[in-house]
Amino acid sequence: MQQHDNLIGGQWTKGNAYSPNLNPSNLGDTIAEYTQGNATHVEAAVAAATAAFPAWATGSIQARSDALDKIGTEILARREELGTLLSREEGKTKAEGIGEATRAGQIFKFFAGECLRLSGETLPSVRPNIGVEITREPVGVVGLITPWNFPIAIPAWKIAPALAFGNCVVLKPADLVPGSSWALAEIISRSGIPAGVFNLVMGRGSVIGNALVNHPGIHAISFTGSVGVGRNIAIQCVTNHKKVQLEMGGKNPQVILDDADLNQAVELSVQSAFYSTGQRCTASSRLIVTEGIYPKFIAAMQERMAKIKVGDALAAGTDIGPVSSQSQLDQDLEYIAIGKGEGATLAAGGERLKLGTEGYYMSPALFSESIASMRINKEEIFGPVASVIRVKNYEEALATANDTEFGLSAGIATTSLKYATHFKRHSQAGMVMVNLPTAGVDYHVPFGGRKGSSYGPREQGKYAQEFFTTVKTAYTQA
Ligand SMILES: NC(=O)C1=CN([C@@H]2O[C@H](COP(=O)(O)OP(=O)(O)OC[C@H]3O[C@@H](n4cnc5c(N)ncnc54)[C@H](O)[C@@H]3O)[C@@H](O)[C@H]2O)C=CC1
Ligand SMILES: O=Cc1ccc(S(=O)(=O)O)cc1
Repeated sequence: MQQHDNLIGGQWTKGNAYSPNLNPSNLGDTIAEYTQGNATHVEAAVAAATAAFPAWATGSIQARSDALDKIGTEILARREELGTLLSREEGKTKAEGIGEATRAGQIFKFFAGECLRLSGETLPSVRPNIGVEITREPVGVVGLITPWNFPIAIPAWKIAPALAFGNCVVLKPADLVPGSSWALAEIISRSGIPAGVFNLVMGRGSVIGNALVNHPGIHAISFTGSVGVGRNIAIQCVTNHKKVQLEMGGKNPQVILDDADLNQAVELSVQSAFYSTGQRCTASSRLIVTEGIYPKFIAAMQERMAKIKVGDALAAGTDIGPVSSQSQLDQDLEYIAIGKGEGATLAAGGERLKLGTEGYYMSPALFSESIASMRINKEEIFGPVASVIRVKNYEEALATANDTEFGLSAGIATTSLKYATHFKRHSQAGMVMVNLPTAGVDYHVPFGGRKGSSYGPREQGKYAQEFFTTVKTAYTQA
């Protein structure tokens, strides 16, 4: 069995023990073993990053750009292999895995360009003969804590801007899916980036993540994951004067109006709710449907869902792979029981499936006759489970869509320009989709939400510089 180590100061470094990385489609398949670091590794990684920072922060932006471009080129050239690895460790289909690896390569190439575009401002002073320059400088050593559902894209979209703007990095990936991050670290280690600029420390969140968040040498934390962990990280960061950026949960609404194209509405609802096994923060789990189209919509969804093939993530023809872990599967099935107990009708799926290999399979589930106040419509499930809420009209649909503690993405299916325009303006979400699934975002524009979904500056696109740089205002007397 292959064993993979942490990358600290340019050296591959063993932890205390190794942990197997299991394929959720086939628990008999161990991908490799990955080291479990401890607080000493965090200490060493922060020390290496701190030592590397002055030269990296003030060094050639051409060298930074070239290195990021080289990383992006290699990821794109190996997208099939990297996508297969991530599909094997996370459980999304091979096509989704390759798509995600492609996104990671594109992100590095985008930020290779952004290195060269960091600009400031020059303003006249209100006092005579004085000039004012506003520049952006790197924040310092940043800790990046990533979840299991996008094993390469989320690390990429935090690492690439961090490095592009002159920061040094300690990455702590999700312990469930260390393989893709390790492969990315290996590519970065050969990119020409100096030792210590990028460090990888794998291991448990409560050990590695907690040590990073509380380390005085870390200047900023960018986190994606659950609401509970994110909120605690924010409290610790604020207490210790660290910058913090959080991407957390969603309970994203998909509104379907009477005038929608039914086939399109069904297709985008299936995509939003069930693809990637519903394990996307942008997935839609609340389908809010006006009463005129409601019966046709339920019938068409049942017909469409009967054609969805659940299976081994790597097998040809699979539409939806397994749930990523036993604990996530338990959570999903518990919400099926909760929904039934609350009086919603299970209109399709929601069953544990036994297939040819031992994996965490379940059929995608649709609840009908659900009420907005039910727990299944309030709490993030993070699995292939969606519920339909019947509403009278657009006004009630909008109010229901916004009636959530979250605000990541929201969608509307309609042929009415009036309602589409109104929804774009009045949805309380960070990302709004018209006649598109709530999931499925570009890599070069801002990503993030409102209310309980996100905290701090946006990720992605040119907006990423807001978090990964700090502003300096300089006054010069002529
Ligand atoms: N919004 C999103 O993209 C995601 C949301 N989730 C939600 O979170 C639930 C639980 O999934 P988990 O993987 O357990 O999420 P999590 O929030 O526990 O883990 C996310 C990352 O934080 C790290 N972490 C855990 N405890 C930490 C601590 N005390 N200090 C610092 N870092 C820590 C983890 O090791 C991982 O790298 C899911 O069921 C889902 O509802 C999970 C993954 C992604
Ligand atoms: O966080 C990374 C991420 C989140 C969502 C998506 S998409 O909505 O499935 O495009 C992609 C990457």
